[in-house]
Amino acid sequence: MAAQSLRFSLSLISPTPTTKQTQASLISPKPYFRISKPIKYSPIRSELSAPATKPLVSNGAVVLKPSANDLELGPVIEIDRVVESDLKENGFRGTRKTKIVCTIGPATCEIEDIEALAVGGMNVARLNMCHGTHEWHRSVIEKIRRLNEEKGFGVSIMMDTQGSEIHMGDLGGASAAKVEHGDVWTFTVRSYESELPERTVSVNYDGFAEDVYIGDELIVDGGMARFEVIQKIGPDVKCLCTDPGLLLPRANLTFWRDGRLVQERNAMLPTISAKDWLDIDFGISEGVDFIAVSFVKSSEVINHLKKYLAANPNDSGTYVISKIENVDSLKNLDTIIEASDGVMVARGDLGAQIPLEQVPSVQKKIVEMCRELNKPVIVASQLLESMIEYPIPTRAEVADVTEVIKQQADALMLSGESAMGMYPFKALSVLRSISLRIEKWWREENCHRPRKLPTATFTSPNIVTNELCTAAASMANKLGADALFVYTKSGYMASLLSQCRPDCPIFAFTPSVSARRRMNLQWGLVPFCLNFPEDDDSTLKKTFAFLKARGMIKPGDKIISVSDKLQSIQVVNVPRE
Ligand SMILES: Nc1ncnc2c1ncn2[C@@H]1O[C@H](COP(=O)(O)OP(=O)(O)O)[C@@H](O)[C@H]1O
Ligand SMILES: C=C(OP(=O)(O)O)C(=O)O
Ligand SMILES: [K+]
Ligand SMILES: [Mg+2]
Repeated sequence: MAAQSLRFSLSLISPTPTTKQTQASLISPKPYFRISKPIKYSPIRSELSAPATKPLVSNGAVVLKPSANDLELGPVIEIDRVVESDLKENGFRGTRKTKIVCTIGPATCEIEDIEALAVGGMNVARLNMCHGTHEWHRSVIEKIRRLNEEKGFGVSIMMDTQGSEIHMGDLGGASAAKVEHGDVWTFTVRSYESELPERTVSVNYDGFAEDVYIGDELIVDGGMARFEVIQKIGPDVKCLCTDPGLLLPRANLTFWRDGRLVQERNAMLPTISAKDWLDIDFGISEGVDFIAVSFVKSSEVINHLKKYLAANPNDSGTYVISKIENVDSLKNLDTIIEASDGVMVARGDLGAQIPLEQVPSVQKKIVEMCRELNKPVIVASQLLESMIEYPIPTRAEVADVTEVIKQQADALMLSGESAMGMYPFKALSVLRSISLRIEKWWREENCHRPRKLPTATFTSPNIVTNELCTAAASMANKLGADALFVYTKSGYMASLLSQCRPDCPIFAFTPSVSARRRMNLQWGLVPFCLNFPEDDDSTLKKTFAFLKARGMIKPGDKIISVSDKLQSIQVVNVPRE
């Protein structure tokens, strides 16, 4: 076992002022009002952000060809160009800690749209397999990879399965259908080759006509429209509209009896359907970084999928994210979270399965459990729903996003806002602005209070690593460090630092391209790809030299560096030389 020393290079600490830049201009109240599609990014043509030459490695991600200068410095570093410019402009404290996931859809699938999202701060692009063909998704993935390779972005990819929910068909090509109070519609399990008859929708679940009873309430998309079942004729179920609204293609359906969600044979549907397995194979072959599993009910399916991934020679450690959106999942939260690599609070469907007023407390509980168990957590759905149609959010939406950031969730997610809304880039900009402002407020508000640090118990040898990270994060806060550095192979040690939610950003250096991509979902991590040699001291020096040459750090900045290998904490001021 490696020596367990705490090596404090205290002689190097000097009271040099830290980087302090005002955030006022960055997070003025209305920066997003001015942003219109696509944001043109002023290119930083360093050899790092825009390689003129072919990349050295091109397995989906890239290690840029070193310049003569880099070769002298030793390591070759891959940095997200947007983070790099953020750091230069706003200083360490000004970098955003809360990550952003954007769903890509018809409104954002062109390369210039994806580029505008990347520039606007998208950390992870989500592909919802409920919609689109493999061909469509492959072309989006190719565009993201191309932008990452050619323009130096670091966007990761998340595939989200359809799952076995009950949903309507695609409305025979119509983009929506209006239903009026008193209308009678037919919900049928028949499949229509040609046009659908008037006021008819198909349902994807064969047992639908058997499962529903006369008098049941049928709720579309968690309440976008409501019907009462009035008649059953073989495969056709006649329903009377009781709440008018809009039917959207493939909208989700739930049915309720005596005020309770009905779980008949539909509860036996597999979490991962045959279609989902094919989509998962597609995701593995495309090398996606995360697979989000819809309608998870228990940990078994997650363990099964993780085994399936591990047995696949093409898998490079894809993270499995459990979506909590099913009423059964709430009974098994702890085992589901333990088994998963991350969690999504999928409030859309969750709100259709439990009373709406319970959603905020369930969200809070899941976010807290994930923090305790050190799993990244995404809060998703309807964050800025009104921005699908309008260029500014409602005050209530701003308050909701603020609450998520105060809960210190790892990531926020846009769904319809970025997939098919009118203002995807403005919506992203709103999330970014709120994150920056609330994170700053939170730091200032809490700087004198003792922080709650993780209490999860770890078994040896993790306990040493855990204690090191907790101590390093606490020191970083007390000493007002500018950044934490962590040299990590798998990303685990970086995740422990992130779990402590320190005031400063965590620069996580990893030799693994896939680990770097996965760190994109974790609070406060600034991932870098770096082939660090064995000797830790020289690695730190070389990292400093490299980052200084890029203008990302400057002499006097206080860095706290942690290394798993040496099991050490170093406090270092960036030297002049
Ligand atoms: N790949 C896609 N192709 C076409 N439309 C999409 C795609 N992804 C998302 N959308 C559209 O954006 C809407 C919001 O996305 P999302 O919330 O992910 O899906 P859903 O509404 O099915 O839960 C979808 O209802 C759909 O209209
Ligand atoms: C994120 C969710 O899942 P999907 O958009 O796939 O329905 C949700 O239900 O909130
Ligand atoms: K989905
Ligand atoms: Mg859902």
